[in-house]
Formats: sequence, C-alpha cells, structure tokens
Amino acid sequence: MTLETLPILSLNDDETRFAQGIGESFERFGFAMVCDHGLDSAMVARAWALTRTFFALPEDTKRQYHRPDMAGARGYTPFGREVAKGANRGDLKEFWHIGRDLPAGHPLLSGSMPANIWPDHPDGFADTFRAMFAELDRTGRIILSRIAIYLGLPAAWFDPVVDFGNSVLRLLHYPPLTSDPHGAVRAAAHGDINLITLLLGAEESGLELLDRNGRWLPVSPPDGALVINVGDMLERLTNHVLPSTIHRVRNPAENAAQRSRYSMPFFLHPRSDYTIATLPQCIGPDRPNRYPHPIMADDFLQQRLRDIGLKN
Ligand SMILES: O=C(O)CCC(=O)C(=O)O
Ligand SMILES: [Fe+2]
Repeated sequence: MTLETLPILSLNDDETRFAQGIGESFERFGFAMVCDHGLDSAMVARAWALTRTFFALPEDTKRQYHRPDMAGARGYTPFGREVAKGANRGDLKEFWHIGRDLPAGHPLLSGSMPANIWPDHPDGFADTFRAMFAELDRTGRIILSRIAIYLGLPAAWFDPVVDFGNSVLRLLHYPPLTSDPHGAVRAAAHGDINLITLLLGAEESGLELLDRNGRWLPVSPPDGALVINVGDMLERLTNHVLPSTIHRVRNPAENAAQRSRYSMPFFLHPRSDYTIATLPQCIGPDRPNRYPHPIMADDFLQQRLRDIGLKN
C-alpha cells in the first residue's frame, strides 16, 4: 500500500510497528510526523519563551554574538545571511546555533566543534538549551534505532556513529513581512545536510515539502508534535532508499504575514570523523552504489557550508 498523506506516528507504539511506520513514511516522503515523543513540555515551553525574548532584543545586542569566523556554527546569524544552495537571495530569517558541550581537551574540540557561546540575557538561556540539546539528542538516538531496525541493521547500529556527534540545535525567527521581500522567501527550497532533523514549531503554517510528483505538500503536524526528516547524509548512507526531500518555508499571506514565525530544528549529525560509506544492505542489482567513494562527515559538511554562504 502506498501512503497518500503523511501519517501521524506515535513513539508509544511498539518498536517494530514504529520502525515500519517511520521507514515507510521516510521512503515515500522523506518526512514523518511523530507525537508522544516524550520531550518534557515544561522545558519546551521555557525554550519557546526564551527564544521569543532573545530575538526581541535590539539588533546591536544580538550582533554581539555573531561569529562569522565559526561559520555560523555557534551563536547568532543575522537576518538575510543564509542563502539556500542555488538560491540568489538570503532567507528572511535570523537564527541562533547551539552545539554539543564536549569535555575540556576533547580532541574534537580543537577541530570541527567549537565551544558554545551564550548570551548574557535572557536568564536561564544556557541551562534550558543545554537541557533541550540533551533531550533532543536522546530522542534522536531512539528514532535512529527504529530506522536501523527498518533497514535490517542491529538497533544500536547508529550509536557509535552519533557518539560525540556534531549536532546543532537551531532557534529560528522569521520576522513579520512588513515590506516587499523582492522575491526572497522565509526559507528557500533546500535539503538538510545532516542525518535526520527533529523539528519543533511547524504547527505555525508555512513548511512545505516537494513531493516526488513535483507538487508542494504542506506539512501540518498536530500541536507539539515533532516533524522529522531525512538529511543528505542519511540519503547518501542509504543509497537513496531514504530520500532527503527538498523543503521550504513559504511566505504567509495577509494576517499571518504580520506575525513572527518561530521554529526549532535539531540537526542530528554523526561524529565529524565518521566515514560515510554506502550500506551494503542498500545496494543491489536494481540499486547500484551511487557513492563508490566514501566521504568523511566533516568534509561533506564543510563543502555544504560553503554552498550556503556560511563559510568562505
Ligand atoms: O522553520 C521550519 O519550519 C523549517 C526550517 C528548516 O527547514 C531548516 O532550518 O532547515
Ligand atoms: Fe531544512
């Protein structure tokens, strides 16, 4: 049976059923909607309140935390800075990036994973987003274990792949559209770079995926649910069994254009030194290996950061 619309999956379902459900949803759409994900709702509410308060600070204050030398990997990236691969205008968004806190002196620290920077205001920002990062990291591992089952791998297969992974939590603000955007959009069509993305906030409309029939399909999760999508690294690892689907955030019309939109994607990455080599389970007579040359996760990432204008 082929799926017609994005199903709503429950993480309370038993492992095998959930694995089958998310695998089918990913194969068909590259996306899934997941409720009962177990994220603490009080923590998530605090995270939204802090996000709103931070982005309401004066532009000059926010720009103190802009660190172009870190390729946008930590801290603040101003409005209009990120340009989707192949697009010619900056997206109508500003964002803040949080990474993993590594133990002091960890070898990955000196290379691809800079230490976090935290704003002086609002109070509680660092504590709440450290907790959010840890919880999304934990939830992401559970999702990956179900994907492993679907692919016929041991459930714990991804654990060493994502241990000390270079994941990033992004707080996104799309300000109200007050003037003619001259062709720019909130988020131009793009694929995500990482393994999987866990997204909160998509109940505020605008997110659309490019379906394989060439039509844009709105993604409208129930309140509080996670939208999860396959990124380019998982697509490559699975030889396109699980597709990384192009998506965008379109500009709203009329009343909604007067409102800010906020969202919170967690980009789950492998360790920087993990080598992405096509899974033998995903190669066959009808599906020759598209990627005979493995690539290190960090080399893949650095190339893509140059593509989107965050790195020179
Ligand atoms: O804001 C959203 O709903 C999606 C954001 C997104 O696709 C991204 O930041 O990669
Ligand atoms: Fe995205």
